[in-house]
Amino acid sequence: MSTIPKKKLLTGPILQSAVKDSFMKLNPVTLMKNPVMFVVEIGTIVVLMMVLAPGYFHTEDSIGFNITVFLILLVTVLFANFAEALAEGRGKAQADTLKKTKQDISANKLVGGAVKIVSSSDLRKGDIVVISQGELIPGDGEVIEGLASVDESAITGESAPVIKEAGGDFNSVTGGTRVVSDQIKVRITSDPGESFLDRMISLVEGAKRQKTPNEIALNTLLISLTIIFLIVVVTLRPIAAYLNVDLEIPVLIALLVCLIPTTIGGLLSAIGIAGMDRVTQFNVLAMSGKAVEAAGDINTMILDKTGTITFGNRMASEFVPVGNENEAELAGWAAVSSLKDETPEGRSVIELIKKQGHPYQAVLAEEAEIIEFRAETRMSGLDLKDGRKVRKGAVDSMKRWVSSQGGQIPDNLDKRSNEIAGKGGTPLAVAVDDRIFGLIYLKDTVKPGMKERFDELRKMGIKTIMCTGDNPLTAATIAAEAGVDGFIAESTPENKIEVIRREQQEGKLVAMTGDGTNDAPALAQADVGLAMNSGTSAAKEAANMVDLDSDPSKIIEVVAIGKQLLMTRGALTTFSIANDIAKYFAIIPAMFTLAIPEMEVLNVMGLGSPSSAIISALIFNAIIIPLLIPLAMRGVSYKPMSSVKLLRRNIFIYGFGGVLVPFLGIKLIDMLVSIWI
Ligand SMILES: Nc1ncnc2c1ncn2[C@@H]1O[C@H](COP(=O)(O)OP(=O)(O)OP(=O)(O)O)[C@@H](O)[C@H]1O
Ligand SMILES: [K+]
Ligand SMILES: [Mg+2]
Repeated sequence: MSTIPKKKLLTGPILQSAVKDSFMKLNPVTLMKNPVMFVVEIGTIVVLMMVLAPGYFHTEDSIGFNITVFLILLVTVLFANFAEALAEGRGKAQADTLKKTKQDISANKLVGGAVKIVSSSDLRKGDIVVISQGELIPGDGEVIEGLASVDESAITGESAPVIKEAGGDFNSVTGGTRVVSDQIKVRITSDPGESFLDRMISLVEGAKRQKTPNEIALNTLLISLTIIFLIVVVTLRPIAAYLNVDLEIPVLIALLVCLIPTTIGGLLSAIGIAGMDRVTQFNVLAMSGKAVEAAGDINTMILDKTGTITFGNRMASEFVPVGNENEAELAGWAAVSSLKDETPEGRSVIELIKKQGHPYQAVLAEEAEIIEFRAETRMSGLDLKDGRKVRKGAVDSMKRWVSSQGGQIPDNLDKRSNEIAGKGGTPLAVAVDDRIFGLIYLKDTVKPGMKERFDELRKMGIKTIMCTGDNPLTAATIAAEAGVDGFIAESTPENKIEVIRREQQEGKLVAMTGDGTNDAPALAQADVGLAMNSGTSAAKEAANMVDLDSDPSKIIEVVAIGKQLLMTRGALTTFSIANDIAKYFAIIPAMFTLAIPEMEVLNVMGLGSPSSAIISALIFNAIIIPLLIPLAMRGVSYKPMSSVKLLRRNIFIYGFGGVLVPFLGIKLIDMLVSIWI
C-alpha cells in the first residue's frame, strides 16, 4: 500500500546485533519453540559427531562430504535465526529509545491539600498530582482540573502540542509527556509497571509476544509434516538395506532437511513480528499479534461519519430563518445558545456571527445554567436566569422539545432542513422555549479519496457501515458521496454495540474506531477496536489497538496491513511446501544412484554427481531463507481483490513458482558445485 510509510528496514547496528543474536538463538532451549528448525539443529549435531569421531562411526571415507553437510546445516539454522533476529531488531531499537523517556520523574503529589515532592515510581492509582508549565507528566492519568497544552512527541512523534482538559473526551494524559503551557491537576490511573509507556515498550520489543491462533495452527501443520517426513526417512533405511543399498546417515539427514518445511519454518516468526512492526511504524500500537491478524480477516467495518469519513470540522456557514422569523434574531439566539458550547460546532457558530457582524447579548450567559451538548439529547444551550431556555440541536430533537412545551412547528422547517441535509450538511434548529427561530447550516466535507478507499475495501469483500448521530437525510447524502455500503442515522454510541453484535451473530468479524468513554463497550466488543490516543483512557483500555496520531480513518490501512500479513504467511507457506516437492526430485534419485549406479536414469535434472546433487539441494534449501527475508519483512505486494481471486493468483505465483524455482536454482548451484569439486 502506498500509504504505508516505507522506512529503512536495516541499519548497521540492527544488522550487527541480528548477526550476534543468530548465534545466541542456537541455544536448543530457545530453538525448541521452532520445531522444524530444532530438527535441523539435531541433524547438524549428529553430522558434527560423525565429523569429529569418524573412526567410531566408520565415516572416514566421506569426511569431506560430511563436513560440507554439517556446515550447510549449521548455516541453515543460522539463517532462520537471523530472519527472526532481524525482524525483532527494529522493535528493540525503538524500545531502547522509549526506555530513555521512562526515567524517574519527580512528581508534585497533593497530600491533604499540600504539595509533596515524590518520585514518579511512588505514585499509585488514585493519587492526585499537579503539573505546571515545562514539567513532565509523572504518570498516566486523567485531567481533573484545568486545561494545558501537552507535547506528546516522546510517544507519538508528533511535535505539535495537543490540548488536554478536564471533562469530556480529551482528558487523558500519558506519563513521560510534557506540559508546555498552563497547569493541570491529574488523577493517576495506573500503578507502576502498568503504564501506557510500559505496555508500549514491551509491545515493541516483543517481550510478551505470544503465538497467534493462526500461527499455532500453521505450526501444528509444520510439525505434522516434519513428523511424517521423519517417519518416511527413518523407514527408508531398512527398506534400502533390504535392497542391499546402504544409505549413509548424513545423506538421510540431508534428505530429511530438504523435505521438511524449513523455509516457512525459518521465516514464520519473522513474518509475524514484521507484520506487527509494520503496524507500529504506522504509529498504531497493536496490543497483540492476534489483533493484527484479526484485522486481516475483517468482514465488516463500522466508521463514524464526522471526523472519519468527513473532515469533522463541521462549520456553521449560514443562518436560515424559518416561518416569520428574521435572520438577525435567529443569529442572536444561535449565539446565546453557543456562548458556553465548547464543541467545534458551538465555537464555529460564534465565529460565523462575528464574521457576519450580527449583534448578540453576551451578558445573558452570565449566571445562566449551562446545558452541555450530549449525544443522547443532541442539544446544547443555556437556561437563562430569567427562566427562558435557549437551545440549538438536531432538528428532530428540537421539534420534540418545542412540541413538548406546546409550541408550533413552522411549516417550512422540514423543507429548509431537508435542503441543508440534501447537500450533506447538518441542520441545527435554534429555539427559545416554544419558539423555533430557524436553522444553522453546519457544513462538513467528505475527505478526498474516500470513494476509492471504500471501493478497495469492497473488492476485498469488506462491508462498510457508516454510523452517525446526524439525521437520515444528511447521513444518506454523505453515505452516497463517500460510497459506503450502508449507514445508520441518529445513532447513539450504544447503537454501535448492537450493530457489532448483529454482524458477529452472522459470523462476521467487525472492526471499529472510537475515542469516547461511551465507545469503550463497543470497542471491546469489536474484533478490532482502534482507539484514538487523544481519547479517554477507558476507550484506550477497551480497544486492542491505539492510534498514536488519532486519525480514525487509519483503520482502513490497518486492515490492509493485517491482510498483507495473512497473505504473506500463506504465500510463503505455499512456496515452501512446493519447494520441498521439487527438492525430492533432486535428492531421491541421487541418493539411490550413490548405491546403485544403474539408477542414473532417475536423474531427470541431469545433475553432476549424486553428492553434488545432495549438496546443491541443501545449499538451495539454506539460501532460500535469507533470499526471502526481504519479502517476509516487507510483506507480499497486493492489490485489493476478492479472496477467491487472491487465492488463485497466489497458488499460481507461489505454488508453481515454488516448484519451478528450485529446479532452476538447484541445477545452477549444481553446475557451480561440479566445477568446484
Ligand atoms: N454542539 C452541538 N450543539 C447542539 N447540537 C449538536 C451539537 N453538535 C452536534 N449536534 C447535533 O447532534 C447530532 C449528533 O451529534 P454527534 O456528535 O453525537 O454525532 P455525529 O458527530 O453526527 O456523528 P458521528 O460523529 O458518528 O458522525 C448532530 O448530528 C447534530 O445534529
Ligand atoms: K526444506
Ligand atoms: Mg461526533
